[in-house]
Amino acid sequence: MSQLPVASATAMSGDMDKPLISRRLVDSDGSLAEVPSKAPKVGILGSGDFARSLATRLVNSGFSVVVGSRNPKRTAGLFPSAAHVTFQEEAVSSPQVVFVAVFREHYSSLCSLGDQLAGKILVDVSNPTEKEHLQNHQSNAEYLASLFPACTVVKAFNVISAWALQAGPRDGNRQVLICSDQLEAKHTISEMARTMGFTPLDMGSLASAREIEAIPLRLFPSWKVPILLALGLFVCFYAYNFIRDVLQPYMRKHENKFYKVPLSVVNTTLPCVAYVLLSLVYLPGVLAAALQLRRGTKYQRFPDWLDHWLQHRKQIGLLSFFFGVLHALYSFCLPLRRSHRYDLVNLAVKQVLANKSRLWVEEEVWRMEIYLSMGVLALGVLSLLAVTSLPSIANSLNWKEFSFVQSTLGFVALMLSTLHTLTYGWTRAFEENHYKFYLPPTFTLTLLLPCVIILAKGLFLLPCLSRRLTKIRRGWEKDGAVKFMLPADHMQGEKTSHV
Ligand SMILES: Cc1cc2nc3c(=O)[nH]c(=O)nc-3n(C[C@H](O)[C@H](O)[C@H](O)COP(=O)(O)OP(=O)(O)OC[C@H]3O[C@@H](n4cnc5c(N)ncnc54)[C@H](O)[C@@H]3O)c2cc1C
Ligand SMILES: NC(=O)C1=CN([C@@H]2O[C@H](COP(=O)(O)OP(=O)(O)OC[C@H]3O[C@@H](n4cnc5c(N)ncnc54)[C@H](OP(=O)(O)O)[C@@H]3O)[C@@H](O)[C@H]2O)C=CC1
Ligand code: HEM
Ligand SMILES: [Cu+2]
Ligand SMILES: [Fe+3]
Repeated sequence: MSQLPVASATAMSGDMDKPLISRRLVDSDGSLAEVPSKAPKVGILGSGDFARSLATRLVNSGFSVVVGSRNPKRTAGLFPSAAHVTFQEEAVSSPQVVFVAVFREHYSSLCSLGDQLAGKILVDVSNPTEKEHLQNHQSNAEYLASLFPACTVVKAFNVISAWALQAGPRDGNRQVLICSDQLEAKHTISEMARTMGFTPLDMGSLASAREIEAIPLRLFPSWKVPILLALGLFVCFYAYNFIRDVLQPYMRKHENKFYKVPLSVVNTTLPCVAYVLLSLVYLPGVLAAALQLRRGTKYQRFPDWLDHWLQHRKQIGLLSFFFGVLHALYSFCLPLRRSHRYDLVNLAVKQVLANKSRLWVEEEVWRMEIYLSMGVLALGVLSLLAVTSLPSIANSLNWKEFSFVQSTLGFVALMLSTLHTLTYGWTRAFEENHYKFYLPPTFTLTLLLPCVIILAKGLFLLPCLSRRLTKIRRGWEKDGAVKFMLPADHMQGEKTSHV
């Protein structure tokens, strides 16, 4: 299989910082000029969105591009002037590499080109839909290979969107996953990807194509469970608050409190979700420590559920932050509400009628000053955690700094949130008139988990426990803890996590 001399030469130099549009290719008016004829020739079948973006990127990277269309007259105007748009038969005759930017169901319509394509590299860029992926047992690339047995098929570029191709690789995903049964063809396409400014990733033989085709179908994989968890908590807390704040007054006293549905009930729900999520970030660490203490070793695998939970803490934490921010914004809106102004005026009228002049309850004033201040501090600390979770910032911190922010400051945020909630709740948990339908005030429900965590963290600080925990984490093992796994145990312990 022949190589692409010029493309490979530029790629080998590893010069990724060269301008994407080299100067010699750009006219004085900025449009793309004719490419020198010695540039390696690349064919593209199809004239759709992907074909257009690919042609632009290839031309900008110094390739000579021929596009094969069923109707070249109609589509030629959409391509850069440097790309040659012609009929399919003509387009595939000279280039050694041909991209197939056509949907799977139309692959068979290309069969008439089989003779001209023989011996060439076909690049399958297709993405199946979820339904197609489940229906077809054969990947699109393997299907293409079966239609063109005389060609070498390479799967590549499907993980790159037409948009990312057009905008340039610095915008969006840079990795191109590549697989093929033919090493040399894979190498050729890898070097092309590199020349175009992407990072090729070898995924092995064409049998991996199915796996590669499944990647763009995933939607925020590690976020699914945390988001469902947050939504579930939101629904539960909302229903609880609705019953307490709206339904109970309506059924017991025929008071219409439905105006609370859009804002007030939401703002009792949001902080509860944020607070519970935050405690769910720090609970698994405590459980893990307790488990290590009990087992007397760190060399035993945690149960799957705990392992999974430990790995989803980042997402749960960021969702907690999101709900916390919403809660803060809603809280700032509380005094803006019309209902709030009416309440104030009505209270003033009542005061006047009762001939009272000054309303000032020292305890209430202090309580509110403190709980608001704690809330702001908690959110401020949480935003530090959120900022350091950005990869660019996380990479600039060493391991100790990162774990100080995430572990220590995160725990500080949990403490501050707890103080915020306790000072907000004050004595209400013990007053009967705050129990609606025997349901306790919402904040009392949220305090359970954080209190368990804070207590446990306190316990682990006791000298006897903390010394043992430190020893365990350095590799010490209690007598009798399993040191060497027998093959049978090993098979049992093999249920690895995949997140
Ligand atoms: C806004 C926000 C953003 C977040 N962003 C991120 C993020 O970007 N990345 C991220 O990972 N998390 C993130 N989190 C989650 C959370 O902050 C971290 O997971 C944090 O490290 C948890 O602290 P921890 O003390 O509970 O757990 P850890 O410090 O992980 O310790 C938990 C337990 O693991 C065990 N353990 C720890 N170290 C060892 C060791 N060396 N050997 C053996 N066992 C050990 C111990 O049993 C320990 O008790 C975020 C949270 C929030 C709220
Ligand atoms: N758009 C994107 O972001 C991405 C797309 N892809 C993949 O690229 C491929 C093309 O996608 P896209 O460009 O978006 O799709 P379009 O529908 O925009 O383009 C498909 C092209 O296929 C050509 N074609 C050839 N034979 C036939 C036929 N028999 N019937 C209909 N059309 C035919 C047509 O060109 P003509 O009429 O000139 O022959 C048409 O323009 C797909 O496999 C897709 O999965 C992969 C990653 C991202
Ligand atoms: C700028 C930051 C914050 C402000 C201004 C703020 C303000 C408030 C206000 C005004 C209330 C009372 C709501 C009401 O009257 O219904 C409240 C309650 C509450 N806040 Fe915050 N808060 C902030 C941050 C946080 C954070 C970060 C958390 C936790 C992660 C939190 C958790 C709670 C909880 C659990 C309640 C009790 C909800 C209930 O049961 O009614 N707050 N906060
Ligand atoms: Cu998971
Ligand atoms: Fe999983």
